[in-house]
Amino acid sequence: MSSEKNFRPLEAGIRLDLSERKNYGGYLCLDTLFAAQKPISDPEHHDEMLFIIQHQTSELWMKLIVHELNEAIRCVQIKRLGRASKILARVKQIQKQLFEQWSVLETLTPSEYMQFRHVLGNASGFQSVHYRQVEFLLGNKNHKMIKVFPEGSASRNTLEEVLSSPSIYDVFIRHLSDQGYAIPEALVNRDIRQPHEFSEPLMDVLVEVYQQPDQHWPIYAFCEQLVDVEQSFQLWRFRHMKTVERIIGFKQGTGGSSGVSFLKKALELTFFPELLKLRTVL
Ligand code: HEM
Ligand SMILES: N[C@@H](CC(=O)c1ccccc1NC=O)C(=O)O
Repeated sequence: MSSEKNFRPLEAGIRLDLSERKNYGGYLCLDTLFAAQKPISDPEHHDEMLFIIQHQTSELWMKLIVHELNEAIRCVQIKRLGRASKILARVKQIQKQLFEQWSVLETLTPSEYMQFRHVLGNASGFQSVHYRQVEFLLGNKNHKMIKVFPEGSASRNTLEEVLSSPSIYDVFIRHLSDQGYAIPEALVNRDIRQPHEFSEPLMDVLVEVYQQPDQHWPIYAFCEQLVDVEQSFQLWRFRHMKTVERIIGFKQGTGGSSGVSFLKKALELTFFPELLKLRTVL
């Protein structure tokens, strides 16, 4: 018996004659993917590979979040709130991966990191296009953050475009207005290149929704998905800050900021202030 030999024989049907694009590595472009881990420390520091792969996997997950959020925004625009909620449930699971992933980088000690930090120059997370896109799509429109991307570059153009497009909250507020909820005109037609600011009338509308969930179910369910996404985002920011603290303490960042103190300030930002504040009023 093969199982006694601890050996699994191939079955006759298993394909061995595969063309380039239709095999595993070809379809997934693994040659390109695996050619992209290029440590630059010399002699190569063992832990630089961890640093690179941690960032690359985060970038891939963030790329997917951007993809999903764009679709969620489109769904709200075409009044498919149920599908948008389902997409946000997926975003939340991706965020969970991003959060859990910090545990891998947390095995990097300060002594190890300091042996290759100098090779990073002025590179920093400030220059992550995907991260900034996610922030903008969720409504944290800080136009100053795009200045780190050279004018005319593809990244800068992408971010300019996202900055000038409605966030998920903007399209949701418009949807509420279209459905007859009492949303002030000024809020519906606000300058969407600016961050959303707390609106008392919007909160009043949302309080109504939360007081009678059954009367407003799709909206209520969507709101709770937004709160989940916001909370997951904050958890990511917090764990990034704590990981940075344990690795570089209160050193300045390679991007030129004060480091941990600067990262801490982001914890005070909120995407959907009315959704958080209404809990106190209920
Ligand atoms: C040793 C690990 C890390 C350290 C010491 C670190 C440190 C920092 C610091 C100090 C900043 C502020 C900008 C600066 O002055 O440099 C920053 C920003 C940032 N980092 Fe990291 N980081 C680390 C890992 C990561 C990882 C794995 C990611 C995942 C992609 C990441 C994403 C970001 C992002 C997106 C920002 C901008 C945050 C914002 O605008 O609020 N960082 N990081
Ligand atoms: N800002 C980090 C460096 C850093 O983490 C980093 C460097 C290059 C590419 C991505 C990075 N990640 C996030 O900031 C530091 O100050 O050590």
